[in-house]
Amino acid sequence: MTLHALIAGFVRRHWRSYAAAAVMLASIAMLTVWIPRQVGHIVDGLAAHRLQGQALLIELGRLVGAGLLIYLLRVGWRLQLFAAAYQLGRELRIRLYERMTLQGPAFFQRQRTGDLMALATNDVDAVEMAVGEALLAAFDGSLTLILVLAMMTLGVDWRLGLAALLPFPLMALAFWRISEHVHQAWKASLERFSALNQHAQDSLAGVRTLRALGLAERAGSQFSALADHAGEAAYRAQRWEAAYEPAVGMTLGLAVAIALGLGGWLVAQQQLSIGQLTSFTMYLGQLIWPMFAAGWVLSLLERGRAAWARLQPVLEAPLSLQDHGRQTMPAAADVRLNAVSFSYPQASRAALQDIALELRPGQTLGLVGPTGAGKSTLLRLLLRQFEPARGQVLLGGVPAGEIQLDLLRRAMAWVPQEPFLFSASIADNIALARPEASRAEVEQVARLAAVHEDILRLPQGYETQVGERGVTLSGGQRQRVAIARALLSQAPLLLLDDALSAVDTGTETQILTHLRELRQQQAGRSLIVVAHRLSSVMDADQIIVLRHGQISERGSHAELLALGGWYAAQWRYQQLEASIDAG
Ligand SMILES: Nc1ncnc2c1ncn2[C@@H]1O[C@H](COP(=O)(O)OP(=O)(O)OP(=O)(O)O)[C@@H](O)[C@H]1O
Repeated sequence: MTLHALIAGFVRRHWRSYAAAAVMLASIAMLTVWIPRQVGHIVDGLAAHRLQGQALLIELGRLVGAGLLIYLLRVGWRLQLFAAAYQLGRELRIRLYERMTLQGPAFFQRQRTGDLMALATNDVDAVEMAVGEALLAAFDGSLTLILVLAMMTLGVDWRLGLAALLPFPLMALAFWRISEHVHQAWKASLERFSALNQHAQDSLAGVRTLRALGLAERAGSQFSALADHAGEAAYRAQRWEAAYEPAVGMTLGLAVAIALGLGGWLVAQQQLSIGQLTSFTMYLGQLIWPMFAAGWVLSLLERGRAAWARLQPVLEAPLSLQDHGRQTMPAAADVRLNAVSFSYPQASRAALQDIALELRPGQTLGLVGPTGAGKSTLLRLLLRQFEPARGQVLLGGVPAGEIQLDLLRRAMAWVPQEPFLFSASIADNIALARPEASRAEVEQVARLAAVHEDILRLPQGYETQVGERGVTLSGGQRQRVAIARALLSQAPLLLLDDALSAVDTGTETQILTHLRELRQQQAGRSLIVVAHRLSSVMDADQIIVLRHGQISERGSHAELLALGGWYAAQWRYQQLEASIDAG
């Protein structure tokens, strides 16, 4: 869709607001062109000593009345128009937000956060201006132009009118050339603003790392270089915009010179009255607004077009993950992977190859293996963040793609390696998936996740603010808050992705024992534990060892020890390490 199609569609939907604003603008334009005529009439009346006393006062009163009416109508159309344009900004932001929330991780791997933020703010504003101010200024400018020209040529003197218009084609040519430069300059300016945003976002998120590495100064100078760069582009755009004004000034200057020369001659020839010449020069002055409006509209439209060219690909990008699922999530579903293979976009090597596994309701699966073996990837396929290239993921016998995506995700409580805490209280962070949960329920899951005592020691207990604007929790505390959050969701499948890596062995054992007890009380709940520490999975019903994306060993703890492969070697090594630590 082009910007013009977007504008046309929007105007059609909000035609009432636009029509009301247009009627008000038309009234303003008519009153505006009436004023010079009235002034000319008064001047001629005074020159001929016709207008005096009360009659003069009445004529002047009409002028003041017209001025007042123009003022009120101007306020009126702006109110109408901004309400409509604001509506478009709101719609675009909501569409952008919804589109982004529907996208899968592959989309975010391509798009930079700073860019997306710039799109939602700066670029939407630019489109909003094009749809609001630009459109009505174009209408107002054209109408005023037509009326003023009609009054000049038909109402005063057509020869004078045509002569004064001679310099205008030159101005049109200048405008056309300037608008091309304005478009390029705005495009560059919006892109550089995005880059600046991205840098600000990166360095604020990583400010501690930058400081720790002594890189704060370097990041600062990079930022100032980017800010200069963005400022320079915006300045260049403004400089080109500023070129509209001299073009208008020069054209009008020439037109006034022609009007006064020819008009003076016509007055001398007694073909024109002084009052008419006064009206005519006032009309020339009234041409300033339509000329400026043309420059302004062109620059707003160019800015809008540049912004729309950046927004449109994101708004219309195909979803990196389609949600065509119609089925509900089967209850107490077993999980089955049939010969599943998967590669990340642009990766040269497959992250998973020919994976087959089955997990029955209520069972625990342990997933272990060296770093980069594909453990997290396997969980991400279960969550349908990505689609397998080959093979099938089945839940209760139904292919995952046929289940409604939100139902599928709600059936799984996933605790990622680095859980995210929102800027909210701890209680709200735990109750994320079930905001209606009572405080007692929140505390109960916090106990199960062995984080209740830690929370009580915080300044405001469960009401303590965490996340970016609150207190900083340790890595282990964050992990346990995330586990509590997952438990409260009561999803039948719990996925722990190395989610106990930052807690000590004692606490880990305590949490795993709680989880086992919980599953005994609530039959049918399954658990997948990804871990580096093998003690985390030793009690699992089934343990799978992944290496280079393939299953290299599988069985129970005892079976794998007996097998004498990677698992047995790693177990011996970790036991030895533990005994050295204990000693
Ligand atoms: N978003 C991604 N894009 C491209 N490649 C990726 C992406 N995420 C992971 N990979 C690659 O896929 C492979 C498997 O990664 P994965 O994170 O699943 O391993 P893992 O076994 O969970 O590792 P760890 O134990 O270190 O968490 C690795 O080679 C990794 O580099």
